[in-house]
Amino acid sequence: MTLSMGVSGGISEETAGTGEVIFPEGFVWGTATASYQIEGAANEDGRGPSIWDTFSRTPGKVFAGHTGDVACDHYHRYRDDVAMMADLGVQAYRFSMAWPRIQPDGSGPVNPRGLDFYDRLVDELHGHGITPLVTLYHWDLPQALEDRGGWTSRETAERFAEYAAVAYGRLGDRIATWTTLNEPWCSSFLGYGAGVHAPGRTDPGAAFAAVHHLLLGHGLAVAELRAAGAAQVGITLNLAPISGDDPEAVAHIDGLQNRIFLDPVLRGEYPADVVERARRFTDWSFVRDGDLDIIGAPIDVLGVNYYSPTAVRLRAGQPANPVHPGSEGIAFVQGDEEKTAMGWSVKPSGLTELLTRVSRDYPGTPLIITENGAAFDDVLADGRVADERRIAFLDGHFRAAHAAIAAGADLRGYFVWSLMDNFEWAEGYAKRFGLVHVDYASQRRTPKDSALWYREVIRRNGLQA
Ligand SMILES: CO[C@H](O)c1c[n+]2c([nH]1)[C@H](O)[C@@H](O)[C@H](O)[C@H]2CO
Repeated sequence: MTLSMGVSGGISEETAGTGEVIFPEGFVWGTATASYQIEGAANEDGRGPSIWDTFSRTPGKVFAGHTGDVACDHYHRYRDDVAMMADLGVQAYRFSMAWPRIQPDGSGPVNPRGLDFYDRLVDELHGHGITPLVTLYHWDLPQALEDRGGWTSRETAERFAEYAAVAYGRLGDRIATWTTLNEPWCSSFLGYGAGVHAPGRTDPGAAFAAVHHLLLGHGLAVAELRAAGAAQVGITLNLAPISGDDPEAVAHIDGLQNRIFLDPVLRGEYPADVVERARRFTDWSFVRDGDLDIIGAPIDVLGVNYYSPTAVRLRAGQPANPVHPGSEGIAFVQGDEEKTAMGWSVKPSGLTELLTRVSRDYPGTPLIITENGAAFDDVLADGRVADERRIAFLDGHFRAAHAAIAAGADLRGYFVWSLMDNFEWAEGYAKRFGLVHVDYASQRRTPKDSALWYREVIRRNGLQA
């Protein structure tokens, strides 16, 4: 498989930025959140501690020592939040379940009050005609499992499958689409390799073991969900188009960012070049016979999270990026595109390139954009947030998604990240991704101009000229 080097022509910002576009009938428009980022109620109704409760309490790890203890207080305010989504015309809602709410120690006894919350939430969504799409794991691993090795341990993969079965047992009758993991790349390389996410370990060998056990957990959970009768199963991967002049550098980073997950899940094999490059850090002995068959079991939908492209170039003496093991001599370069408050390049054409690449190289699996959005320095003034930059960001990316559909991508839906401002991991509450502004002192929600604009996009199923 050869990697396309940068935008494959034809889709330029200008092309993606003009004219009316209407999406296919039945295209699903949604919003997305995650449990630790919005729920709060961290010590309520039997919830156990997660690695993010531990990590956010570790001095220096999270901006200003922010934690998810209260967050958006969604655990108590979910009815109003669902009503707000309904008012915005949101058709589907992607949320994650907190494993520590359902199994406080990550195994064994189930906490019925934890399941009760998701019961109430899902019934509220259905009551408003909003389709739930659940993520079983969005990074809040029960601390008790991390104490026994976390994702570096095969046991965690096995416990994850049991947890999936418990969750499905209570909610399978009302949730049609189950995605196992959100972004195993972040959980493994940020959490165990670079240490900038929970659990904060800095061991590349551990990161590769985590990659495998996260994927094994996915595969084992898919088997449990299939056996229980799940209608749709999938996984969400954060992917990016990788561009650069040096094919080896591009292949290295594409391998660690994209193919180390796409190939096992959609082809049932690890990419040989990645396996070889990683031998500096691991002997891959954690891979057992049959694992790849489990991991590569067919799925019904691939969730794609896209925010920004990656560009690399060779640079003599460049130290390795700790997030990408073995990347010595490879510099990550920023283009001159507009940047978001996260410092990420705004490049809608990267979404078109990504979706067409995945469709070409991994055909046959329907795609959903499970996350796309941006943080900007929003200002609430006189009860309004005039977030024109977010509107422009979303307009451009919606058009880019439409261009991918026109190029043949089987894209079924789009979930804007995020429904509301929330706990942005190591950035705490300093970065605002929401369509809805949250005043954390009062917990007042204020739909931003982008939310009102999105309501019209959903109503039209597309964009005006
Ligand atoms: C490089 O962006 C990643 O794909 C990514 C970005 N994001 C994510 N993954 C996570 O899935 C969300 O929990 C974050 O809140 C969100 C915004 O940072």
